[in-house]
Amino acid sequence: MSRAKLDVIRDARPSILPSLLQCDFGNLQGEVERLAAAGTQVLHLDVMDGHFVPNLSFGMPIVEGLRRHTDMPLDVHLMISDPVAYAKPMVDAGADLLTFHVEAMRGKDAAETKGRIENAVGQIRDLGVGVGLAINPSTPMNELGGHVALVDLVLVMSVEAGFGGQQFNPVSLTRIQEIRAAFPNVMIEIDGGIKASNIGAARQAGCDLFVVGSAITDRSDYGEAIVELNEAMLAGAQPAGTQGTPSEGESR
Ligand SMILES: O=C(CO)[C@H](O)[C@H](O)COP(=O)(O)O
Repeated sequence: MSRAKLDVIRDARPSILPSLLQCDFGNLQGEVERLAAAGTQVLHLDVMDGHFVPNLSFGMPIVEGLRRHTDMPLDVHLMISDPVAYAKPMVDAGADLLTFHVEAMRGKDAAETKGRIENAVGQIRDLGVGVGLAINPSTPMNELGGHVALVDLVLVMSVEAGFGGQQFNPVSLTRIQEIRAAFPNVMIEIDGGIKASNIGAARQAGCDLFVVGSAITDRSDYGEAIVELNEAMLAGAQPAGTQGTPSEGESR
């Protein structure tokens, strides 16, 4: 665990982050090896608690097992009701970046919500890893509001969190444009329904990290899928004045 791995994520941009959510859980080591051979630089792990979202995925033992088989940064998306309670166990297991949802932090009023978000960000930072804040498409943008400046990454969900294989919601594109215009340096990640047909538009909107699940793991050749996605992503023009896109990055 270290913020050095966060720099690996920053330097990888623009980058496709495969989600393991729908891979072969009976052969996780093999899946990671296939993804690494296909050029993956960062893995995205979807942790679901069956409470914040109506689905269960996996917890610390799987993160720890993956950590033993790869040096790649582990970008952990916490779709759980109490991210603070699980932050240290996740970091101990090997997470390098922890993203939690604004929806999980709602208090009785705006002041309490703000306090919860600030507390969660502070506690994760103190663990020495990167911090991300996620927002679902159905959540008003004002809930993300003043918190973007506190975090390393904003995860703009393009489906409601909970399941892979859902339909892309284009409201995410407008959201990314707004965030990018206001925060040129923050990492912006998109997640849900990303395919070769929409990844270029996400890039054009200002996104620099693209989580892809089924469009990779449904394919027999992960390398072919990632090459197609990369080409489509890089075909989306970079908006002027945005971060994470030196010529070196564009060649990835
Ligand atoms: O966070 C998620 C679901 O909550 C997944 O990362 C996401 O849905 C990826 O799968 P797909 O690309 O198939 O939509």
